[in-house]
Amino acid sequence: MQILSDHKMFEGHQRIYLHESEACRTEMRFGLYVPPDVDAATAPILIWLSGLTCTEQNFITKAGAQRKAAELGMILVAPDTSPRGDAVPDAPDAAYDLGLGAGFYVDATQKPWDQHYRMEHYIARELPALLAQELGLGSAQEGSGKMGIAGHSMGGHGALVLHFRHPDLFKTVSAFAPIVAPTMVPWGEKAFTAYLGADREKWRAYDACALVGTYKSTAHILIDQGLADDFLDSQLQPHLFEQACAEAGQALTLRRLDGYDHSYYFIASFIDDHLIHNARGLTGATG
Ligand SMILES: N[C@@H](CCC(=O)N[C@@H](CSC=O)C(=O)NCC(=O)O)C(=O)O
Repeated sequence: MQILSDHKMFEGHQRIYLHESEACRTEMRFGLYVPPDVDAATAPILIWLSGLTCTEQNFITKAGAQRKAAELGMILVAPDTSPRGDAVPDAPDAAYDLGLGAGFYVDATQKPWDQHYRMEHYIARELPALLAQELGLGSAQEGSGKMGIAGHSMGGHGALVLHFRHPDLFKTVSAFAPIVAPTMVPWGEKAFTAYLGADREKWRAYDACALVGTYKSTAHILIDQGLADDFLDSQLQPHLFEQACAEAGQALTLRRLDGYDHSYYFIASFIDDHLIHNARGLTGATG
């Protein structure tokens, strides 16, 4: 692993790492914020999954999460949203919602995507192993009970789905404006058709509304949704997840926030609440 950049921030360090990925068969980057004076072996970790068009940069430069992470002693990990590189296929028309920057946190089964687009394996297997073995971050080990996951939009979908599919790895979860029912909205239908094929039944394994109640979760889920979000009715539809959680007995707080849109201005406004929510579930900290 190589450190591409390292900046002191709130007495801790914001770094970008580059490494060869076995899961994605290409080089991958991730951001890592390490607060001051933390014990790497025991500090809680929050994995952040970004949305369409993002790289590892968006969250670390726009969300303003590091100040609260430094206060809480919480390590932040912000991976890229897809494999990249000359060998990695993109959408034929370079569309923003498929291919590069749009991995959807699934393991693709369809050609040509299946060679590199293995983002579930990357986020839930390879990255935690790297964090634990190469950087000594003990909480990245399955069963530690001290790693959570959060994200935005496509990344909110990823956070919910990977929490349900890996509850012993990601103990807590929260999301901003997540795509909660990808099998029923245009962004998800397009991506899942390409990555997973035409059989819609197979898509359900990556749909938070279908998974809630099927996979064991003891978490209390926090979702924030802006009411001035242009994608609210067409792509997000949080009421579907609210209904599914109610039917399944899944604890959920869904906050509908007046006037907020889909941007990182919205995320920056409430990111502290999400860090505190996850820290509380991981360590009992109250922020
Ligand atoms: N370019 C597209 C929309 C792209 C967009 O809004 N991306 C969001 C995530 S959307 C769901 O995953 C994002 O996080 N962008 C990066 C940022 O820094 O804001 C369009 O114009 O419709």
